[in-house]
Amino acid sequence: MSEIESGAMKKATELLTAAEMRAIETAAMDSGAVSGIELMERAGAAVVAAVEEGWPQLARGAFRVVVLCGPGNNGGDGFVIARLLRERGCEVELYLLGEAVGLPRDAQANCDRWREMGAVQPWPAKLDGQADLYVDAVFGAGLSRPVGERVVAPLAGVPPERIVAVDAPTGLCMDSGRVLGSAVSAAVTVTFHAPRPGHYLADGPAHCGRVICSSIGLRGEGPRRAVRVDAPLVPVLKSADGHKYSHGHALVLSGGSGRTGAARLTARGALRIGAGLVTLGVPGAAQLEVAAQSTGVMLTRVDGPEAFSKVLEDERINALCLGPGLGRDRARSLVPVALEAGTRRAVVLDADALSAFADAPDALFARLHPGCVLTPHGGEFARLFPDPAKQLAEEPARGPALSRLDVARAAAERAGCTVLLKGPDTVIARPDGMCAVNAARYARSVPWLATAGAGDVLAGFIAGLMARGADAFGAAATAAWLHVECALQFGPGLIAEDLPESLPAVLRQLDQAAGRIRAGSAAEESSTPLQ
Ligand SMILES: NC(=O)C1=CN([C@@H]2O[C@H](COP(=O)(O)OP(=O)(O)OC[C@H]3O[C@@H](n4cnc5c(N)ncnc54)[C@H](OP(=O)(O)O)[C@@H]3O)[C@@H](O)[C@H]2O)[C@@H](O)CC1
Ligand SMILES: Nc1ncnc2c1ncn2[C@@H]1O[C@H](COP(=O)(O)OP(=O)(O)O)[C@@H](O)[C@H]1O
Ligand SMILES: [K+]
Repeated sequence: MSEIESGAMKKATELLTAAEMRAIETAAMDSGAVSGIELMERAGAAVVAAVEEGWPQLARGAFRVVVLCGPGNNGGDGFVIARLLRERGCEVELYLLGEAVGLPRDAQANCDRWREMGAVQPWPAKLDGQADLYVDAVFGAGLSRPVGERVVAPLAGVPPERIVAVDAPTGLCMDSGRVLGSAVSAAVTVTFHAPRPGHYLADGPAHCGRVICSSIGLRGEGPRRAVRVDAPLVPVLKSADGHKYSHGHALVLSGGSGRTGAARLTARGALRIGAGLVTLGVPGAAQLEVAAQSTGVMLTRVDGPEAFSKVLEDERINALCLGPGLGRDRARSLVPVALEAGTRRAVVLDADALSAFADAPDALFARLHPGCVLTPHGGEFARLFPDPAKQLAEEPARGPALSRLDVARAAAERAGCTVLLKGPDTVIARPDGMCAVNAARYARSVPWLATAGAGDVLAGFIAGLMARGADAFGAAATAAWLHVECALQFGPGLIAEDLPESLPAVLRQLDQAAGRIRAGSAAEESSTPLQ
């Protein structure tokens, strides 16, 4: 994925599953670059550094810490943390789940080192909750089954503000962000080398608190099957030499009279994101209503499939969006026409254009092509892809649990096009398995984006970017990222109409950031001595 980190701005961060992370660790150890015990020492030291930053009172002394260690290498990290905190003068109590004899080799070695300075106490039924800090080093990447009450009971009464989780809060599946049985909630979660999907998906953010990703000196990269979107993946700022036709022409199909608002929002989104022209295709009965409400957006009459085919004779129309407010009957007759043109035109299908095919999804999938994007919310997704949706709804019986990435991937492969599954943790999947997560979580949390019509604007953003020439996956991931940026820009009180109107301020910030980067590289160039 060369587009991911090309250019001066970091566009995305790789998300690694537990298995992918394990493969990187194993490769590093097999190559002789580092040993497991060294990695464990660095992991423990990273957690201690995060604790020193997050709990500055530690430096003032009389700091009491409880470390809870599990039976695997997550517990091994816990022994390192206990030793390093004791060396910093903390009063440390350590409890082990299970017996020390069964510990893996590196964890065993660190258990032995800890025993030189403190006791390994048997697992407590409960704790007094009076310590300054609790270290959750029970389970991390190796969580293999639901966590029983006995495991989480010691932390039951402890406020999350006093808990630091090692790699993941115990009970949280790092691949999916789903809770297996029950899970600890922490103030800070310290993970290593690269963040994991579970830190962003599903219940992950509610349990992790703040996520710190620390380097432990590993160099390997994963297979880049999933990334977190950190900036636009495709160009959004216009170049100096274009004209309106070079930025494409998007056509948005509207529903009938009294139901045109959704498509108007979509069209506004497409126009604001920079499509050269945007036209609304409107049935005759709704023409006056739409004409009275739209200015920059053009209008053409599209009563049925024949009229639609006629409009599509204009080859300059290169992106179509169908669904918002379209009505299911109209969708059933117009979507096939939109897809008839094969791969020549980008097609975004949302809302009614998805639900209209709930009875016969295969008929829809057979016509889709890689230039299409489906943008279902959870309900629409379940209508089109009932099997993966059902599996995702089931209580996970083992770890790693099925994730939103897994089901979006399966859907994209089945449909043969990009699928964007909406939510606070929007996932975008390509048929080849590549995924992006646009997480409206942590500092990017925008609960006010859950407002009627927000999805219609998102569909317009995608169609507008595709009109401008962006590929389906890049357009969908970029649109989703900008959508959340717009919501952050506007703040609480946002209604869907505000989203396109917030885009200019977001684009201005991107332009300024790009300008700073350009200025930086120019300064570098000019500082090169002329010879
Ligand atoms: N590899 C490295 O070099 C580095 C690794 N690092 C650290 O290692 C961590 C991964 O270690 P890990 O693979 O040993 O897994 P871990 O999370 O400790 O759990 C495995 C144990 O828990 C058990 N178990 C699981 N679920 C259970 C349940 N519900 N209830 C009861 N038991 C359960 C499971 O049992 P089993 O499934 O085998 O029956 C097994 O005994 C990683 O998160 C990071 O912190 C860092 O130091 C960096 C270097
Ligand atoms: N809690 C939330 N935080 C951030 N974004 C959210 C949240 N809930 C929903 N969204 C986003 O709001 C939009 C809602 O779209 P959709 O469900 O299609 O609604 P509508 O059909 O009313 O437009 C999606 O982009 C979704 O990702
Ligand atoms: K943990």
